[in-house]
Amino acid sequence: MTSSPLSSLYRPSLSLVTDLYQLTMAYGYWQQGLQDRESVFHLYFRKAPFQGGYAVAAGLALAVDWLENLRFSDDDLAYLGSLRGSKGGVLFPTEFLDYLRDLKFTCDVDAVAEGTVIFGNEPIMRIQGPLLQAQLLETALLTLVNFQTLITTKSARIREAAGPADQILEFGLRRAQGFDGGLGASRAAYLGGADATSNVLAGQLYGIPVKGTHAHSWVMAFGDERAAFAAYAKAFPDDSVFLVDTYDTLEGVRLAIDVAREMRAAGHELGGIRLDSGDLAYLSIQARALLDEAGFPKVRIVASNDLEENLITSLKQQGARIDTWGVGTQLVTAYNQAALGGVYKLAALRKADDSGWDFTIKLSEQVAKTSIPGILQVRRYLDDHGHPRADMLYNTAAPLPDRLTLVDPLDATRRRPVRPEAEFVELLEPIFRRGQRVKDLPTLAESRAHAQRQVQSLDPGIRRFLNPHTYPVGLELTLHDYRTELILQHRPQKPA
Ligand SMILES: Nc1ncnc2c1ncn2[C@@H]1O[C@H](COP(=O)(O)OP(=O)(O)OP(=O)(O)O)[C@@H](O)[C@H]1O
Ligand SMILES: O=P(O)(O)OC[C@H]1O[C@H](OP(=O)(O)OP(=O)(O)O)[C@H](O)[C@@H]1O
Ligand SMILES: O=C(O)c1cccnc1
Repeated sequence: MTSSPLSSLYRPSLSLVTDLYQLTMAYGYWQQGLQDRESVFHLYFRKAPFQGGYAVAAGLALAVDWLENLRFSDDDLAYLGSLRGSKGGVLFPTEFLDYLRDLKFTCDVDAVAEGTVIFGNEPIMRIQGPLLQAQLLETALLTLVNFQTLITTKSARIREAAGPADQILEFGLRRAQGFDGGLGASRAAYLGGADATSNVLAGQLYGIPVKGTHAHSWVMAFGDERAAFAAYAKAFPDDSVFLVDTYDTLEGVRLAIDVAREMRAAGHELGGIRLDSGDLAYLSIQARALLDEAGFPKVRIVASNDLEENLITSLKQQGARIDTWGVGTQLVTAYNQAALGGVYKLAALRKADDSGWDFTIKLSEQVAKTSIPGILQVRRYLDDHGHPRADMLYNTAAPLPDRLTLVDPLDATRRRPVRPEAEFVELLEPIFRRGQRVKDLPTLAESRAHAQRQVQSLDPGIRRFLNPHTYPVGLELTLHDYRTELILQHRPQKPA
C-alpha cells in the first residue's frame, strides 16, 4: 500500500468509504458464483451544472489514489464481521470476509483526463472487470468525481468571468462542508483556474501556491488602522496586503498609502489592499485613483465578499478596478448547485457461456434518464483549429459502419452526418489494465493548464452563463438503433 494524501489524512484503509448496499450486493454475487462475471460500468452525469453549457472533468487522480490503495484491512474486516442483521445473525459470514481479505483490484479503467471539458451522458470513467469488484467501486468513484467535477467547473466559470490576467485566490476553507470538503474544494478550485488558496493543508498535500492577506481582527487588535498596517509591514515587508475596510474604506486606503510610502523609503513595496464590503465597483475605482495619484500603480486591489461568476462579470461591466478576486463560500460550496448528479450504470455483462456481451439498459419514464448500453467511447470531432465541434458516443464492442451519423439522444429526428475526413480525439484513455496502472498522470498544475486550454477552445456561446448553447453530443446511429431496440424489448407493450 503506498502512502497517499487521502490515507495520510484519514486512516490507512479507506475501503469502507462505500454504501452498505455495495457490500451486500458483493456478498450476494459471491454466493451466486457471479463475482467474476465480466461487467462494464460507466460513470457520467446527465446535465452540466449551474445551468451551464459544459463541465470540466475532475477527480481522476484522487480516484487512482483510492483504487491503488484498495484493500480490506483487518480492522475493516473485523467491523464488517461485527455487523448484524435484523434477527441478530451476522451480515457477512467469515468465508466471505476471507474472500474480501484476499481481494485484489483487477479491473480495467478508462477515463477522461482531468481538466477536459465534458458534456451530459458522456462517460467520464469506464470500468470493466469482475462484477463484484466493478460494483464495489461505485460509491467512492462517484463521491470523488461528482464533487471534484462540480467545484472544478465552478472555478472554471469564475476564471471565465475574471479573465486570463486577473488573479483568483480561493478563500473558502472556513465555509466549506467540513475539513474534507474544504481540502477537496481547494484542489478542484486550483484545477479549474484559481491561482492560489488560503488553505495551508491543501498547499502542503497538493502543492497549490498558498496566499493570503489579513483579517479584520488584525486591525481591531490594534484599534488603529495605521498602526496595524505598519506592524504587518514590519512582519512581512515584501508580502503585505492591507485590509482597508474595517472602519472607513477610503480613509483606510489613504492610511495604507501612508504606510506604503514608509515601506518604499525603507526599500520595500506594498503588495496590495483588500476591499471586503461596500460597493466594490465604486470603492475599487476610487482606491485605484488614490493609489495611482500617490505613485503606487502596481499596488494590487483585492476584493472579497461573497463573490461568484455573475457578480464578477457585473463588477467588470461597472468598470471595477479589481485585479485580484478572493472567492470563498460560493466557490467551495458550489453555492447555487449543491451536487453534481453523476451516476454509475451497468452497461454490459459477459454472457454466462462467455460467447459475447449482453448489453444492459435502465429504462426511465424520461428519455434523458434512460441509460446507454454498450462499451462506450467518446469520440470528439475537431474543427480546423483543433476546437471541439461535436462528440459521438459509440459502442466499441460493435463494428462501426463506414458512414457515421450522430443522433441526438433526446430527439432522434435531429441527426448529422460525420465528414469522413474529420479529425477526432478519443476521450477515454486507458488508466488501469487488469488492476495495473498503465498511464502516468499529469501533475495538478499540468491538468490546470489543460483545463484552461480546454475551456478556451469552446465556442463562447457554450461558455456563456446565461442560456448557453447546447454542445452537440450524439449517439452513433447503430448504437442509437440498438438502444431503441432494447428499450422496445424491455418496455411493456400495453394494447391501446
Ligand atoms: N457594485 C456592486 N455591484 C453588485 N454587487 C456588489 C457591488 N459591490 C458589492 N456587491 C456585492 O453585494 C453584496 C452585499 O455587499 P455589502 O457590502 O453591501 O453587504 P455586506 O456583505 O452585508 O457588507 P458588510 O460586510 O458591510 O456588512 C456582496 O455579495 C458584494 O460582493
Ligand atoms: O466572502 P467569501 O467569498 O466567503 O470569502 C471569504 C470571506 O471570509 C472572510 O470573511 P470573515 O468575515 O470570515 O473574516 P474577516 O474578519 O477576515 O473578514 C473574508 O473577509 C471574506 O469575506
Ligand atoms: O487571506 C485572506 O485574505 C483570507 C483568508 C481566508 C478567508 N478570507 C480571507
